[in-house]
Amino acid sequence: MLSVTAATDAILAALTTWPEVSVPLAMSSGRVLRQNVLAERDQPPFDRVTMDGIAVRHSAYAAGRREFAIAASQHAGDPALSLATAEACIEVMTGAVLPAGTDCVIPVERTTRAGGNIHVEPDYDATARQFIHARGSDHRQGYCLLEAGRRISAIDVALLASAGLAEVPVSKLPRIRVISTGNELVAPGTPIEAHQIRMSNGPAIVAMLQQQGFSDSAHLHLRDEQSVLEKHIGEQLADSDVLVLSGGVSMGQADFVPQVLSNLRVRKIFHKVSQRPGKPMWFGTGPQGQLVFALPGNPVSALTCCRHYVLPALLTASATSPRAAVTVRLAAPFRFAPALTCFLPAQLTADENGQLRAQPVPTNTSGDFTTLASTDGYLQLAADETDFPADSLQPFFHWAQS
Ligand SMILES: Nc1nc2c(c(=O)[nH]1)N[C@H]1C(S)=C(S)[C@@H](COP(=O)(O)OP(=O)(O)OC[C@H]3O[C@@H](n4cnc5c(N)ncnc54)[C@H](O)[C@@H]3O)O[C@H]1N2
Ligand code: MOO
Repeated sequence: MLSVTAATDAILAALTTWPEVSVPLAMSSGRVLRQNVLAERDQPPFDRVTMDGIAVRHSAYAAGRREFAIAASQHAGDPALSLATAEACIEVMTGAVLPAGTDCVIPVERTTRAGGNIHVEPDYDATARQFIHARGSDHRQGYCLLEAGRRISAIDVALLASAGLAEVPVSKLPRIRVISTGNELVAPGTPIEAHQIRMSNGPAIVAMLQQQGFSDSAHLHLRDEQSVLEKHIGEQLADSDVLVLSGGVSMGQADFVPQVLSNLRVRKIFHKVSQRPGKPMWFGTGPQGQLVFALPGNPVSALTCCRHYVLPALLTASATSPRAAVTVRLAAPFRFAPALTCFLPAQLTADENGQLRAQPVPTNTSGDFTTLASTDGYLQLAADETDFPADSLQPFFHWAQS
């Protein structure tokens, strides 16, 4: 059986990067940027006034002048005016271009106005270049504002706009269909019998994908009938970049998924990974290179496998890096005897030195997803060890990718 590392490598080897597309700026947040973004101009692009007030020549102020004739008014958005004489000033507004021939801004609340003249408080101490956000002091034209490969945040949108980009080069969004299977499953909102189960994997997997920006993700549910599965999975396969199936991959009499995928010419890359939860996981590629993940139906297995394999694969194919594991100390000893990698849900806390510690929160079988709600992620405990002492350093994966 494949190890966790070998399974991860096999998925990575099957990936190709999604193509680059262009989207309007307003649609770009959450997408993966595909090209470096360079500054269109110096920032600020001119000496920018940062206070409403007057602009004067500092040499005149330093020589004792406190009264200035108002020569003009400079508003934000107007081309630069020019101050002809040191006896005068130009009224300036925040955001205006500093008028030529001035090098000092005095806030309006330090002045009084008398007719066409401005008087500055006698004791006001003005320094040269005060209240001026100097041209190019944030960055120069051509500076790399954003590097390719990042998920575009709201702040990034401000930088993209400042660089003049109406259209943004991003990774194409894959069309993802999440297909759950199982005759016992009933959707929320419909009446339920004692022997039935609410279907929770599909909505949760879609939510995990959408939280990572994969907004073209939708869920459908199929009954465990081979002909039904073959028809509908076939239709979705023809029309999708990625299928994420849940359930029907182990050894029960109604576990048809591997056979159905094989009939649909989805090439099996692996079935079963030496891990718990999630041992029966299946992965393959469709005739047009579609990625097909068939996750075990037990909810803890499905969610853990989605987080551990599906999300990193989709982020990598989108030309961005998945969140790496962090190393944390185990807060309590843990024993796991099977020769399998153990994905152990855990709560993170910081100790008195600020060091992260993970408190194991074992689930009551891999059907118990209620317990997961109190966890931050899971530890990956090595397959070739049995006893994991308190304070040992272990890799920890957050449920969320960011
Ligand atoms: N003889 C063996 N039996 C099983 C093995 C094995 O190796 N030999 N593996 C076990 C392991 S490990 C797992 S995990 C499960 C996986 O089985 P399937 O992928 O076939 O999943 P199902 O049988 O369809 O469902 C398992 C369990 O999960 C519930 N479920 C399924 N889908 C959903 C959903 N969308 N929402 C909520 N709950 C769901 C389902 O009702 C079952 O209780 O197989 C073991 N058996
Ligand atoms: O994946 Mo199964 O999760 O070990 O119950």
